[in-house]
Amino acid sequence: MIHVAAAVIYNAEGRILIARRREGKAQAGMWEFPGGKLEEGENICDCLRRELVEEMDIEVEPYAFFGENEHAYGALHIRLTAWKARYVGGVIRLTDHDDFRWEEAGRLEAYPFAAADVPFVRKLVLESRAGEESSC
Ligand SMILES: Nc1nc2c([nH]c(=O)n2[C@H]2C[C@H](O)[C@@H](COP(=O)(O)OP(=O)(O)OP(=O)(O)O)O2)c(=O)[nH]1
Repeated sequence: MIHVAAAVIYNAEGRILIARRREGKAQAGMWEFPGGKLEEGENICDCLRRELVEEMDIEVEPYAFFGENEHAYGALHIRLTAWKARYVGGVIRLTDHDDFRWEEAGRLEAYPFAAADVPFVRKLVLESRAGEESSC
């Protein structure tokens, strides 16, 4: 079992950062929430701050636990822990991905996400609908 952290990062407009895994990576071509494997002794928030600098050259600040999901890709079992995070700054420079979008939560289901992320996508879509209903 490997433990992977993923960040649901919001920008000032309330859009979420999603990225497509590039050729040569596990789950190539699938969309995900950026993040990566926890290192020995590292907590989720430190892992996410580190991964976002390494993978995209941006600064983020995790602020709330969002969910946890276990999934098996064949023999590879992962525990994916998602936190919501705030985009702090920096210009995105891709290394592990070949595309990215700042997308509205309600539109996330239009993208093919890595299987382990699907429950998070569903939850974000439901959250966005609840937000619309309570705002009228
Ligand atoms: N980062 C990330 N990985 C995910 C998500 N969903 C999902 O199934 N994964 C899988 C893909 C990989 O099998 C694993 C994370 O690997 P990774 O390649 O992003 O992690 P890393 O940068 O630390 O690893 P490495 O490439 O340096 O070996 O988790 C997600 O939303 N974000």
